[in-house]
Amino acid sequence: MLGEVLQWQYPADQVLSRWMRARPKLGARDRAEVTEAVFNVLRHLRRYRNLAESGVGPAARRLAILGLNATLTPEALRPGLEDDEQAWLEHIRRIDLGALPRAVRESLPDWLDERLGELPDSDALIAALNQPAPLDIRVNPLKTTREAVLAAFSSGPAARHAPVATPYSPWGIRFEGRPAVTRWPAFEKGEIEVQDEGSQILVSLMAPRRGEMIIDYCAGAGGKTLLLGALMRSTGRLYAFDVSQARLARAKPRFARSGLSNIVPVVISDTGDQRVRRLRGKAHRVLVDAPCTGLGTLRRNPDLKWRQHPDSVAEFVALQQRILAEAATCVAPEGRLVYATCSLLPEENQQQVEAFLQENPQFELLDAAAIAAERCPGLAEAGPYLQLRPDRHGTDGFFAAVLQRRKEGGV
Ligand SMILES: C[S@@+](CC[C@H](N)C(=O)[O-])C[C@H]1O[C@@H](n2cnc3c(N)ncnc32)[C@H](O)[C@@H]1O
Repeated sequence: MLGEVLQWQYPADQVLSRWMRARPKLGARDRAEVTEAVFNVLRHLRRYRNLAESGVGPAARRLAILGLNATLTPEALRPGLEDDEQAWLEHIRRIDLGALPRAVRESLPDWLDERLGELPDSDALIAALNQPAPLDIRVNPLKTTREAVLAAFSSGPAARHAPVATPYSPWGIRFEGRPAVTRWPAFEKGEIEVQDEGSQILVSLMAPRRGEMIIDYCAGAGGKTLLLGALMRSTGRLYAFDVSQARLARAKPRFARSGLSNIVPVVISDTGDQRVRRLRGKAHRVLVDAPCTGLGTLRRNPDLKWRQHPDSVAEFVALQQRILAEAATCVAPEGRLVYATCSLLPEENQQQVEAFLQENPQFELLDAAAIAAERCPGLAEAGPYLQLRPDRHGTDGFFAAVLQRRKEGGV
């Protein structure tokens, strides 16, 4: 299976879940151990390939041994190893990793090491991106409160994962380990959803009001739509647009569980969609949660460092520019446009916004960091953009800008 993951044809989580489905008899603990070891290999692939040069036997097995070495105790691993493999592993354990160049030690392709190296505090950022992420959930404010959910989680299976309130989002709860939240009654009742705290904070930038007409332009499987709809108290109209029928189809059961009745899912075409045209100048707020390299989510998707490359960055930049321009046409005078990515690269983020503002002087930049702090009081960041990072905020890496359309004739 590791061999298949390393061909990069499909995202690692897809290959893993297919592999698991084909082995229904595998116990929960074995599943967890395999998943952890595979993700560990993806996180540290370049370092492990370097270390594995000295080993014996098939290359994929040597990588797997290194992944298991990092995730199991030596006693648990020993019975599965040949004597020469054990001797090799003992040699590896003595190697001083500090002597390796950063790109090898932290397992980044050269181009990405260079790009991330240009960001402030890059060593801390890169190290944090290599740590596994905790699991965050979001409480559905339409159905319950965070206090009530935390009280219910103080016993039962949730309590074993030490639930705590997230530091910034007023709707978030963070767990240790990998609780099976989607099997819990609170999930089935639509009281909770899985969502990184950073995503929750981004939605707060929309500051939606009751009765408004709002568009979630790249709604995908509806993660942000759900919180937007709840903050609108299920009033007004919330369009969930996406070009992907499959993604919107995955959103529908989530919408049903949430109890929201203000969401209108619409599959739109890539450019020049009639329904988009009909909404020209009408929306109070538009969210563009743009398709991006996802490099801010390496904690959860470490395979992205190997699946992305400079050409794919350029393709995303062009796509984001096109989507932003189309989505902006829907914004009403004095309406708000939020542009967000889960990338850390300036060309997908601030440079994209700067280019948009050059072309569209009818929009002005608001202070996203200050707007986020209104709903998420602990978040005291310098604006005008909101930039979240795993080393500073414990969230995935996110970028967001808030743009406001000036009054008619106000340019
Ligand atoms: C970052 S994901 C959205 C995630 C989602 N907002 C959430 O919170 O779960 C970006 C989405 O943009 C969609 N997309 C790609 N091209 C698009 C286009 N031209 N117009 C609208 N959506 C597009 C993709 O299908 C993908 O679902």
